[in-house]
Amino acid sequence: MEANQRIARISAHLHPSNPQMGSEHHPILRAADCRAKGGAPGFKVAILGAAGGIGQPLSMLMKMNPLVSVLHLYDVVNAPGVTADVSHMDTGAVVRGFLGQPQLESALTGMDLVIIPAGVPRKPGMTRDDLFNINAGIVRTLCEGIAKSCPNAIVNLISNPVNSTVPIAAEVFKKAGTYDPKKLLGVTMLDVVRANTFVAEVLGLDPREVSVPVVGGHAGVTILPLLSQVKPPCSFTPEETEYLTKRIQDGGTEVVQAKAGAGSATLSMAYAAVKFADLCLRGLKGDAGIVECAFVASQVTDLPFFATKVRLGRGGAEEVFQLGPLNEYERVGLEKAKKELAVSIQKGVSFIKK
Ligand SMILES: NC(=O)C1=CN([C@@H]2O[C@H](COP(=O)(O)OP(=O)(O)OC[C@H]3O[C@@H](n4cnc5c(N)ncnc54)[C@H](O)[C@@H]3O)[C@@H](O)[C@H]2O)C=CC1
Ligand SMILES: O=C([O-])CC(=O)C(=O)O
Repeated sequence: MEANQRIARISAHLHPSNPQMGSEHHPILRAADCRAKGGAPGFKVAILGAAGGIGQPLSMLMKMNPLVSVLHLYDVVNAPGVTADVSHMDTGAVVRGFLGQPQLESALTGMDLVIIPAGVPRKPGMTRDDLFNINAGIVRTLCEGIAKSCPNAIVNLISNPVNSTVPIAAEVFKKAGTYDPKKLLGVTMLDVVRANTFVAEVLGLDPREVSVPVVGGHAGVTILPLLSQVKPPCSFTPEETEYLTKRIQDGGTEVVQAKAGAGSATLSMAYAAVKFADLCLRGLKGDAGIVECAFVASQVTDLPFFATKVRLGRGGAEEVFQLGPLNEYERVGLEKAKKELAVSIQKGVSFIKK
């Protein structure tokens, strides 16, 4: 094609007439498509809820990930703007935008990894469980789309309450006959990121040198940092243990209160989500020894889901590790976590089974 024809073709796409149209019709989304020469080896990743507080920085950071060759950005609002914006970054991934339910199938078809930060966030005074009524339905709809269009994809579920949305997703996939427990992972990486940061502060270390396993779930007392298993090996006074455990458990609330009605953690969450997604992609690529905590189907306790360290491989969470030795403080914490988790898991299961 002649250069002037190429320019004419591209500029013809750059005059949006109806920002609510999907990528087949929306000029900006088509413009992003036509930039998409792609061909680079890598994985196809979809972000559902890409225009949100987490979704936008997450989209930007995934566009920077060299393991991603195709990036699909889906939302029920503002997908065209975010897509146009992110698609101008001179990194390898091809970016395509998808707007609204009629576009969900195209957004998901062929994806290797689907990351879901769709749904409402907390305001001060709310618990994560207070989000259940709205987010449960959103997660159900999106997971029905995954079951239909990319049943083999790995799913990273961020939408709260994670302790219930992961069981919801599992039930949707079971109903559709596509459930692979290894491929459904609730993202608890932000708890690990916070734990590494807060523990490093107390120890006077660089957080990048610190590794704290955080087990259980992702809400209040279900978030259980195992401070007895911190690397590098160290010890804490009872006061330090109490301070660190509470701060890690209440990390989300700390941000919700500081944002004072403007939402919950978005930037640190996008960072954590990308860190976790990158580990999933490295596992998919066949890298050995990729281990991180996630909320998965589990036989580590008597609960059907539980967060512990898992080994990530081509099949997703290929191995779920045991808790390891706990001290008395952690054993007490574990019982509290299990009690609350049991209720949240059952609530999720009943939402689909009812
Ligand atoms: N797992 C974790 O560690 C964390 C989870 N979260 C959770 O992540 C979720 C998103 O948080 P934010 O990005 O701050 O919220 P937000 O309100 O800024 O963004 C949510 C996005 O989801 C979109 N959305 C709503 N319904 C949708 C649907 N049916 N399909 C596709 N997209 C849809 C909205 O249009 C919006 O763009 C919340 O539930 C929040 O509680 C937040 C921080 C940490
Ligand atoms: O606290 C919230 O609502 C958001 C969240 O899950 C977190 O920041 O850990």
